[in-house]
Amino acid sequence: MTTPTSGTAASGTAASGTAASGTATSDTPATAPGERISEDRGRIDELDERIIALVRERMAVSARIQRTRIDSGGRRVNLSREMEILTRYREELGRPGTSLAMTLLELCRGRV
Ligand SMILES: O=C(O)C(=O)C[C@]1(C(=O)O)C=C[C@@H](O)C=C1
Repeated sequence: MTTPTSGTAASGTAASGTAASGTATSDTPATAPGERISEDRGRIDELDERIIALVRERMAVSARIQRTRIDSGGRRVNLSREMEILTRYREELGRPGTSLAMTLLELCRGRV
């Protein structure tokens, strides 16, 4: 995974082009902060699109599990499985990971 280099511009509007950045040489001109932010925002938009597609895919798989369980006489919700998921997200991402997992479960639960 790539790590974006830190810049001084706080928004995409600060493209004054006065400061050289990155590894500019006489052959490779510096990328203006505004341009760099704009490119990175494009990358974030692509990532968000993929994340949303993955969430939709997760919702469909989750609905299939819930439908199978309900049709065989079980309950819609499986709390022990939800605890496993919450623990995994918290271990991977810290406390906000728990919130993310809860939001995902909210999106996935109760759609059948
Ligand atoms: O794994 C299951 O048993 C599911 O039903 C899927 C899922 C989930 O979306 O992860 C949804 C509802 C359950 O309460 C637990 C987990």
